[in-house]
Amino acid sequence: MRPCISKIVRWRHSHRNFCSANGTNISPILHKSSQIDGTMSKMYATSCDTVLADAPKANPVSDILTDSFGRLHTYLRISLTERCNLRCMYCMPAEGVDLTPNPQLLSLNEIVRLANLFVSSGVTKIRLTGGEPTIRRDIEEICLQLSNLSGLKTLAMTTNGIVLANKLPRLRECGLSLLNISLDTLVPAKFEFMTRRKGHERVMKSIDAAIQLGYNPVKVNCVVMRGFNDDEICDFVELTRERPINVRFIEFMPFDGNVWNVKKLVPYSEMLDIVGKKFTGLQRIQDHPTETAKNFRIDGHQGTVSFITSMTEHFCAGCNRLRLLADGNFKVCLFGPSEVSLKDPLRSGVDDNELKEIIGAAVKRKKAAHAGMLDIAKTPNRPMIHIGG
Ligand SMILES: Nc1nc2c(ncn2[C@@H]2O[C@H](COP(=O)(O)OP(=O)(O)OP(=O)(O)O)[C@@H](O)[C@H]2O)c(=O)[nH]1
Ligand SMILES: C[S@@+](CC[C@H](N)C(=O)[O-])C[C@H]1O[C@@H](n2cnc3c(N)ncnc32)[C@H](O)[C@@H]1O
Ligand code: SF4
Ligand code: SF4
Repeated sequence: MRPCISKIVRWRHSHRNFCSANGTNISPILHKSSQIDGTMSKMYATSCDTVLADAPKANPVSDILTDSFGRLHTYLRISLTERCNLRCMYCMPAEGVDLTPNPQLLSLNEIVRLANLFVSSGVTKIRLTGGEPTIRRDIEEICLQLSNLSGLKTLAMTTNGIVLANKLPRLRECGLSLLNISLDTLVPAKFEFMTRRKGHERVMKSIDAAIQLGYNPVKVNCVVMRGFNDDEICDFVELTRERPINVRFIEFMPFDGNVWNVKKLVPYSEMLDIVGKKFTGLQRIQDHPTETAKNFRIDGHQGTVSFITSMTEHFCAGCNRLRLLADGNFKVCLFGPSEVSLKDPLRSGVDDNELKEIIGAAVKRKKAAHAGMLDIAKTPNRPMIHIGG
């Protein structure tokens, strides 16, 4: 029998993600702290006083999640759907994408079974992505069941924020502990041009709702494209002055159908220069080796600013990420074209050990780094909307 939802939520409130004193979500702090010093059972200073972290221990990282370069893969990104309520030019090809028929997509139970297999093998962080994860009808149940997997410390989501604000209180109750919201422009007309849909105000509302609910930091993902939004970099940085947000400028990456061109890429060095010239007291923060972002604080700002430099300064040496796609394919590198189905063997009735063998073999084939942006641009991959970032 499935456990009663309200019981699980009560347990989570008192034991894992929330400061019982005032309901503040502390799990981002716990997660960051645990990544940095590797311990959970110690005192952490938080905005709601000092809290004893008693989150369950992570499972040891098994050999199947260790690649031939010794990288431990403790972070699984799960794409929940290939559908989206936006049509961002850098992600969704103008002609749309072929959608996998529904029966061929992973069901809730299949997602949970596979996720459990990864978590029991050492994964401690799951990020839900898509397409747009919030449009999946069973999103709350997915969050609830995943957040209760024994050994999982962080359940995160990357979303476009269009329908997030109303759903967020419930998603938080269901264990969603970290939130990244994508927003590429502060100008509504440009938003409509870039996403081929309306909705700027709704995204802003979702960012505010996330701050109000205590997500800290709320990460705001901004893909920078020359001639489109590179003139807004300082306006985005300005948002961090009074808000506990982490604005992350992302280098534009090539995927099938997104008409990538090196001239549209604004390199990290150029973006850093723009920020450094306008804002005094820009200081690099020590990043964890598995971080995708190069992080900075600015004197007097509540929030922080980061750069995701996949193209000009990749961070593959510290890679700890694996990907499960909505159609059940397993992908060991964002830019690696090879994929292996986990859904087919799962549906043919294999046991967990056989699935682990397939996963382990794919992880062992993972390359040391991506091939470089010009080669990536020429190599067939999927459209980004199928992969989920
Ligand atoms: N090259 C590369 N880019 C990545 C990887 N993971 C995420 N990104 C890119 O980073 C950008 C932000 O992605 P998010 O979905 O917010 O995830 P994240 O950066 O891993 O977020 P955190 O878990 O908060 O570190 C997107 O453009 C992703 O495609 C990765 O493993 N390799
Ligand atoms: C594919 S989206 C899926 C999740 C959700 N729909 C969203 O937009 O946040 C995940 C992240 O990938 C980023 N992204 C998509 N296409 C990209 C590209 N070509 N280069 C860099 N980042 C990209 C998006 O901005 C978003 O932050
Ligand atoms: S970036 Fe996200 S919101 Fe935009 S089209 Fe891709 S999946 Fe949809
Ligand atoms: S490009 Fe591949 S190897 Fe490099 S960080 Fe991303 S997923 Fe990892």
